[in-house]
Formats: sequence, structure tokens, C-alpha cells
Amino acid sequence: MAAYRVYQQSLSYSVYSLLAYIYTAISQSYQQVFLVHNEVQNKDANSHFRDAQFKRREALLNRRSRSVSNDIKDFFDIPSSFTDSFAKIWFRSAYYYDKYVVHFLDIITSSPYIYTPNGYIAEDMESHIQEQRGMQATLTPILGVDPTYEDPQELPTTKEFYPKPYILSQRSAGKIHPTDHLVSQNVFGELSKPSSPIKPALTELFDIPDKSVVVSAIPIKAPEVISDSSKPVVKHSASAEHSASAKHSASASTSVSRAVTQHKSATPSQEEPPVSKSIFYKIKIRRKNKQTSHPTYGNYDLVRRRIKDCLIQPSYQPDGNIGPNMVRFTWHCCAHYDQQSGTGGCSGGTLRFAQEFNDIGNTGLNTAKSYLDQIHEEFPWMSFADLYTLGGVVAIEGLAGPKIEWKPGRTDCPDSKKVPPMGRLPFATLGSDHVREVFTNRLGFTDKETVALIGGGHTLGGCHARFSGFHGIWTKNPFKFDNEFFKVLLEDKWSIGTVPQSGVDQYYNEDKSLMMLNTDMEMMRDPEFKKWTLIFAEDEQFFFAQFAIAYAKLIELGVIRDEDGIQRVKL
Ligand code: HEM
Repeated sequence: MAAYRVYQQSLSYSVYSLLAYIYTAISQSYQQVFLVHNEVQNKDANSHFRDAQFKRREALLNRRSRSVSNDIKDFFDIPSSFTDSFAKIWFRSAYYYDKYVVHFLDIITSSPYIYTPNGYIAEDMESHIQEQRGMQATLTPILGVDPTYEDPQELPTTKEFYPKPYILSQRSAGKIHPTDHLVSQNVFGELSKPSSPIKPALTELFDIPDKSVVVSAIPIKAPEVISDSSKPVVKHSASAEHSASAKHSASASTSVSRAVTQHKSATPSQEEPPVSKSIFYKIKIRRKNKQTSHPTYGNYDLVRRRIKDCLIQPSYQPDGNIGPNMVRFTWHCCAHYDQQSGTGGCSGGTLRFAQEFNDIGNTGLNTAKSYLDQIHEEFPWMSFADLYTLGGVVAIEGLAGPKIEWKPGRTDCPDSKKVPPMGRLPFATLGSDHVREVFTNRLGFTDKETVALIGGGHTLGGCHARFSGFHGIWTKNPFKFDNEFFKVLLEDKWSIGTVPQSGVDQYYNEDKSLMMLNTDMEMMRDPEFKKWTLIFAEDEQFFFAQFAIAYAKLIELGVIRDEDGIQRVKL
């Protein structure tokens, strides 16, 4: 295998890299000259178009000075040991193969890239743009797209969104891959046998129930719950984030009729996801995410607007706004990251695979996923990893939160092989040691960032007994991002109580209008966490800034970018 990689490396390095370098050098210098020339000559041209050109040129210049990520640099150092040299050869071969073979083929075979702020080309610009078609072929979406760019023209159409059913697995919390026990979950979190046909675009990504299945009812094992008078504690044998949902699951498993489908003759080979066996397969996947000829290609402003448009959803009761759900979805998309092993994180877009999405801690997130996947249908060129991270960012901004730095360029894993181990989501009933274990040791956040993230996340939305077993809202205005979470945590008096719908214990304030999880209470009990809680309660602006930094870090976990800002490894 190593010999094959070495062969791949030398081949791609010597032949393709040379060609790619020549091609890129010529086209880039041409672009530079043309853009400068154009800027001088074209004073009367449409001002929007000229703005876009300026931005492209700026981005192009930035691109030259952007440094290679440190992680990548490490791999290009001299090997420190004999075994290390194998690791380095392996990595480098994948890197060059991906960079020069896959991208080179992409460049020469795909249609040219055009950045059009509205997704369509204005008539008077048509000929002008045509002239530039050739030269823009190498531009990637990261270039020339400024998220703050507000296009004054009207959008072509507005899109209708509708909730979709998903195929979920009952066994997701266990070690076995879940394709053999399937149910669907509607937008209200109710589980049932899939009744309506699942759209092809989704079935590609999710496990599809085999037509030759036997339907039988299988009771779901609930985790064992042990409660003492002060804190609710859950003994979790399998992964169950937020797992005071335990009692809830127990009752839900009897109350909700769950039809579970079983594969009749599921052999291991049938259960295997498609494997990236050949170069052609990888190229296909890469091309799928780079549909450069798509009319909306690179139009992140339009994607942002689509996300904003779908936040208000009167049918999503009792909330009516899926923004908080989206913020939580993005957090969960990144929360499986492990800095030791480099596994998990938003990169790869693995949350779209049933194996990850079915983690019991993700219950209820099908709402955000449902809408984001519909948006992806309209923008198929965008990676799921990019879209899933952008969802939370736009939702926070839409809920009056801070502006969060977001860069595109994440790539999707072609199959579910890179789905990280489940059970990594935090447990709401545990204490500060557990919070640090997750946030500091595994995700790499400081105490300040941890408090900002938890308080910022939980100033929005609320808990739903039907999802997690917990119920209620953290602040009086759950659809406005502010520092109220810290204020009420410090000012109100909190005592433990039981959620009537699920029998799960949580903390209530005096008039029972607000709630807290045990992990939230730790933000006040732990002296280090409390220090930041006090500061954030005091200074809202400072809190906004810290939250924006921490959330931006969250959505970069596991993303290794090269000098173009594109994540080219870890396919
Ligand atoms: C110790 C860490 C955390 C725990 C144990 C935890 C637990 C929970 C639980 C149990 C829910 C209720 C889900 C439901 O029933 O709908 C929830 C909701 C939520 N969480 Fe967290 N969470 C944590 C950290 C975070 C972070 C870091 C963020 C984002 C930065 C976040 C954002 C949210 C949001 C926005 C909601 C509301 C969702 C909605 O209204 O639909 N959480 N969390």
C-alpha cells in the first residue's frame, strides 16, 4: 500500500504538479493584469460588477499571502523516526494526489466559475462576463465572496420550505452500525414507520430501508436512571447526551408506537457504505461538490439569505422559530471533535450520515437538518460541512447575535467511514469535571470560551420534553441573543424539580418560568466558570465578542486548510 502511495506521489509530483503550476501561474498573472487593467478602463461599468472585481482582486492578493496550516507544515518536516517517515509519506502522497490530480482534472474538465451576486447574470453584463469566463476558471468560492456584501437587487425567487421525514436508527447509541433498525422522525420529533417516500437526494445520504424488510415492533432499551435528592444522575451504558432524557425515553418507548424495520438478510457487505475504492470514485465525489457551472456557484450571500428566510416557521410549535435549533445543530455538527486523534468535527460533513445523526443526543435536530438539506438541494455545489456550519452562524446573526467569522472550503467525506465514535456529546446531568473533560480536554476550549459557548447557546431557545426530557426556556426572550442567561443564573433562586411530561429532574427558578440544566448550574458553582459568568453578566459587549471568537473556533474544529483556504485532505 505504501509503495502504491509512493508511486502515486512521485507520479503526481513530477507530472501533474508541473502542469498544474504552469497552468495556475499563467492564469493568475493574466488575472492580475486583466483586473488592474479593467479597473482603470472600465470606469463606467456597472458599479456592482466593479465592486465584485475589486473584492476578487483583494482576495487573490490575500490568497498569495495566506500561509499553509501548521498541521500541514508538520507533515512536510523531516521525519522524526522510521515509522514517522511512513506516516509522512502516506500523508504527502494523499495531499499531492488530492491537490494536483483531483483538482487539476477538475480545473480542466469543469465549466468556468462565475461569481454572480444574485445567481443570475444581468443582461448588460453578459458580454463583459463572457470575456472573463476563461480567466475565472481557477477561482474557488472562497475568493471574491465577501459575506458582508449586500446586494441591492431583488432575489430571483423565494423558496418554500417544508418539514421532511428522516430515517433514523434505533440502535444509533450502540456500537453496531444502524442500518438494520430504521424508523422515521417527523419535524415534531415523533417516531414512526416512514410513511411518505423519502426524496432521492436524501436517500443518497441516509440509510434507505430495504424494500424486502420485515416490520416488527422492538422496544427500545432506556438508560438506567438513578436520582438522589440533590442532583439527577444518569448511568449511561450507551451514549445518551443530555441524558436526563432517560426517563423520558423510557416513557416514550411505551407511549409512542415505534415501528422498526429489520433487514431480512443483512449481510455485512450489504451494510457497508460505498467505499472510495478507485481514483474515479474520489474524482466523482470531488466533482459533486464543485459544480462550478451551477448558476448559483459561489453565491454565499444567497445561501445566507435562504437560511435566514427559513428561520421563522409557524408550524414548528411551540417555538415558531427554528433559529435556536439551527444553532444547536451546528454545535452538534462540531461537538464530536477530538483534538488528540483529530477525529470528528464539522469537517467532512459527517452529521449527514445516519450513523452520526442518530446519536440519541441529536434527537430533535431533524428540524434544522430538514431545512438545511432543502437548501442544499438548491445549492448542490456547497459542501454539507460548509452549509451545516453556516446554518448556526446565520441563525445567531438572525437572532440579534454577534457576527461570526465563517470561511467556506470544508470538504465532505464521500462515505460514512469517517464518522467519529458516538457518545461524545456532553451529558446535561453531570458536573464541571465532565464539562472540562469535553470542552477543554477533547475540544480544546479555555474556561472563558466554554462559559461563553454554553451561556450563549442557552440564551437561545429551550428544552423540549419530547426531545431531551428537559422542558422550558432559559431566558424570558429565547429568540434574542443576549447575556440574559448569565444574569438570570446569578439573580434568580434555583431549586430542583421534576418535569411533569417526562419525570426528569432539572432546575427551576422561583416562579418556575425558567429552567437550568445541571451543567448550566455549574457555570455558577465552579469558581473558575463563575468568574467568567460574572464578567459576562456585567459586560454584554465583551460577552458578544468572546462568544463570536469561541463559535468561530468551534466551526473550524478538525478543518485543515491549505494555502488556498480549501480543506484538501481528510477526504
Ligand atoms: C455542557 C454542554 C451542553 C449541554 C449538556 C447541552 C444540553 C442541551 C439540552 C439538553 C438541550 C435541550 C434540547 C431539547 O430538548 O430541545 C439543549 C438545547 C440547546 N443547546 Fe445545548 N447543551 C450544551 C452546550 C451547548 C452549546 C455549546 C451550544 C451552542 C453554542 C448549545 C446550544 C443549544 C441551543 C441553541 C439549544 C436550544 C435548541 C432549541 O431550542 O431547539 N448548547 N442543550
